[in-house]
Amino acid sequence: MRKLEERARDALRTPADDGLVVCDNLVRVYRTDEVEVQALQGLDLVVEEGECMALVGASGSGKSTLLSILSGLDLPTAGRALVAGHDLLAMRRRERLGYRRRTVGFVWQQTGRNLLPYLTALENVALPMKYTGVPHRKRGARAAELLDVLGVAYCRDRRPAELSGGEQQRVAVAVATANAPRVLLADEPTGELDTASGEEVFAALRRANEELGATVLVVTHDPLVSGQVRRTVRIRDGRTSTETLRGPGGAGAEEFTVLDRAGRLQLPRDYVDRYGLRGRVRLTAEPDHVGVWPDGTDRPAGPDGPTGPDGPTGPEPGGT
Ligand SMILES: Nc1ncnc2c1ncn2[C@@H]1O[C@H](COP(=O)(O)OP(=O)(O)OP(=O)(O)O)[C@@H](O)[C@H]1O
Repeated sequence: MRKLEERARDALRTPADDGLVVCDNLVRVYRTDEVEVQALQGLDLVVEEGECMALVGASGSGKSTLLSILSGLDLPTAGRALVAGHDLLAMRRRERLGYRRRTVGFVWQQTGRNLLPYLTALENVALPMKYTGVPHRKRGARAAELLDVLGVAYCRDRRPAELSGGEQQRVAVAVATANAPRVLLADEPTGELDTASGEEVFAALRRANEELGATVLVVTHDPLVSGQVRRTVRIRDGRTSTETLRGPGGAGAEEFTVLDRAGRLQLPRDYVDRYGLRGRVRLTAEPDHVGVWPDGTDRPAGPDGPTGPDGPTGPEPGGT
């Protein structure tokens, strides 16, 4: 394990890509007594300012760990994480506090975790502004405006217990955007809701993105959400594996595999199974792509691989 951490530290370098969020070779190891869990194993991710994107992946793949780090609640073991110019590994206590109050907003899955039960919706939204020094009168006006933009103005004087789950989550989006964060993080915000309420909450997130200017990262298992964003990144075993890009309105999904900064890629599991790829594989340089062949495939006739430079002559196993 130490080797993994050392390698990640050695690989520290300025990320080539600009982005509002840049994760570079991010590692998070949880140690409990005798057990070590590698929740993030060298994760790379770049999110451009203004994006509204989804993170998906099997349970335990590291999604919540990543969001906790980006929200400033947790620290990575190694690697680099930059958000809006803040180096999350180097931040001291004071900067971290300011970062959590102003730069990022967070919406949790559990509706009860987002709002204080004894405050009205308006008071809940106004509260974060108290901690950033916004004058009292301005807080109320901004809170009312946010509730209006997010379609829950009619809830302003109700307490959370008097709101439906979907209304609570929309108010939670207003709370999370009260201090105009550059980045809005949401962990399964529609997880406890029916389809109609989930759609309303996602519409609120989209408004936070389009009208309030927040860059949105949403962890979700909900196909309704992942099917509507332009980019969905899949995390597998603590790394980003594939990305799905869609056109406007979710049209024309196309799946890509992500090549990390060291040139490594994770093949989709169904390709690995379908072509019996195990352990050692043979790579071939084709004129316009790279071929991946199971070990044991006959040595290609030409210098460039089984198909030769003129194109395929047979089934193409794992062409990438
Ligand atoms: N505080 C912790 N201590 C020890 N192990 C942890 C801790 N938090 C998470 N893990 C482990 O880290 C791995 C990644 O967990 P994480 O919660 O990030 O996954 P996830 O993709 O969000 O899963 P889910 O979709 O179920 O929420 C899991 O194996 C989990 O058991």
